[in-house]
Order: sequence, then structure tokens, then C-alpha cells
Amino acid sequence: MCGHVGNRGAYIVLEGIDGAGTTTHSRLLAKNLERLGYCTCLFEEPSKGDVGIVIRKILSQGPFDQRLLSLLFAADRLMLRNSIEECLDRGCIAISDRSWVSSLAYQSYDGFPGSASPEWVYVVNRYAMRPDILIFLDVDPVIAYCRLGKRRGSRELPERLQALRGLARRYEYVLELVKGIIPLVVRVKGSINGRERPVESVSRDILTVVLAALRYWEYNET
Ligand SMILES: Nc1ncnc2c1ncn2[C@@H]1O[C@H](COP(=O)(O)OP(=O)(O)O)[C@@H](O)[C@H]1O
Ligand SMILES: Cc1cn([C@H]2C[C@H](O)[C@@H](COP(=O)(O)OP(=O)(O)O)O2)c(=O)[nH]c1=O
Repeated sequence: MCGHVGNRGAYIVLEGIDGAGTTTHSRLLAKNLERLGYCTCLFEEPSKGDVGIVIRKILSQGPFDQRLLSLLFAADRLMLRNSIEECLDRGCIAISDRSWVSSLAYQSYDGFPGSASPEWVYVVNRYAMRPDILIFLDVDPVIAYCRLGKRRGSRELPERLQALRGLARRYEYVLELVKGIIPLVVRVKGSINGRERPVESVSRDILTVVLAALRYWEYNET
């Protein structure tokens, strides 16, 4: 997996359990960086392309074999790769709502049918882009569960909370695994002591981390 640091732009990925705020904060990060004069491109996984559409349909229909999903997700992100590289070649910052790190966590969670080993998922994603910065939004599963309920306007099933807890544990394991692969892995608190944290505080923390890394890399390139 290849990284792109310095004057070729940077690839930043936001990760977390469902409801952690990856969508909200990838958009806010792009907006904040643009305001500071950086050029950005936003990506999301699953994508809005043909394979991404198939994945979303499968996800909406209930439990599905995770090994098959791993392959679909890997194909979807390989199709995104050219667009991400083009963005980086222009010296822009590519920001992605999720990456293969989601696959390591979700598709290896044994609460879903046909779960795969993280090692196999990693191999399947051999040609996926390696993020330069991984921001993990650390949100209490209960808070995420309540957010998901609000989003749908109804209470989520109790099994959903159990899955969120299981996925949070998978992420802990996966973050340890990727520490040696991704140059910068940062945990940002999306909730504190089981309480909501204002969106603005979280996005300020994310921006601070990203700017520090970009400036460090820019400085060390020249
Ligand atoms: N501190 C926070 N950070 C991000 N989202 C928050 C926060 N507090 C409340 N929210 C709400 O939680 C929801 C997060 O949704 P979203 O960004 O789609 O999460 P994800 O993409 O990780 O599932 C949004 O409706 C947002 O308004
Ligand atoms: C990228 C990726 C996502 N997913 C899951 C996480 C989410 O539940 C879902 C993405 O759907 P989405 O509605 O975009 O959720 P979110 O806004 O929380 O990102 O797909 C995987 O299981 N594996 C993957 O590799």
C-alpha cells in the first residue's frame, strides 16, 4: 500500500463505529481546510459508484456473509483509487469517510455472519491506498446508539447496541494492528464520559491534528 506525504498532497481517513460522526467530520474537515486555502477532495466508502450502490443495497437488506462483503468493499475502493491519486497528484488533500480500516474492523466482527480474519481482509486490500493520517472518532457506543435512533426518528433495536459495542472492541484491536502501517493514527474523543461533545469542539481538535501534521510534512519537505 502506498502513501502520499508532502507536496503530493495527503490522504486523510476518518474512522469510527456507526454514528461516530465520520460523515459529519469529514465534511467539516474539508470545509475548514478549504477556508485555510487548501484544496480538498471528499470521498466516501461505500462509494456512489456501481459497486458502492450494490453494497448499500446488500447492507440495507440485513445480515450478509462478511467474506463476500470484504471482496465487494475491496473492489469498490480499488475503483476509487485513481480518483484519489489524481487528487493527490494535484497537491490536494483527499479526505475519506472510511477506508479498508473499516473492513478490518467490521468484516472481522464475529457478531456478523461469515466473519473474516483481519489478516485475510488486509491481504484482500493489498492494493488499496494507505492513509497518511487516520483519525479515529472515539465515541461511546451508547452515545452512537442514541444518535442512530435520532437519525431514524425511532429507537434502534437492542441488538444494534450490542453490535456497536462489539465493533468498538474490534476497532481497539485493529488500531493496534495499523499503528505500524499508517504514519499517523490519532484518536479524537467524539464523546466524553458518556456525554455528547459539541461538534465544533471535535472538529477543532481534528483540524488541529491535521494542520500540525501537514505543516510538519511541508516543513520537512523543503
Ligand atoms: N460531537 C459530534 N460529532 C459528530 N456528530 C455529532 C456530534 N454530536 C452530535 N452529532 C450528531 O450525530 C450524527 C452523526 O452522524 P454521521 O456524521 O452521519 O455519523 P457516521 O457517518 O459516523 O455514522 C449527526 O446527526 C450529528 O449531528
Ligand atoms: C468502508 C466499509 C464500511 N462498512 C460499513 C460501515 C457502515 O455500517 C456502512 C456504511 O454505511 P453508511 O450509511 O455510509 O454509514 P456511516 O455513515 O456510518 O459510514 O458500511 C463495512 O462494513 N466495511 C467497510 O469496509
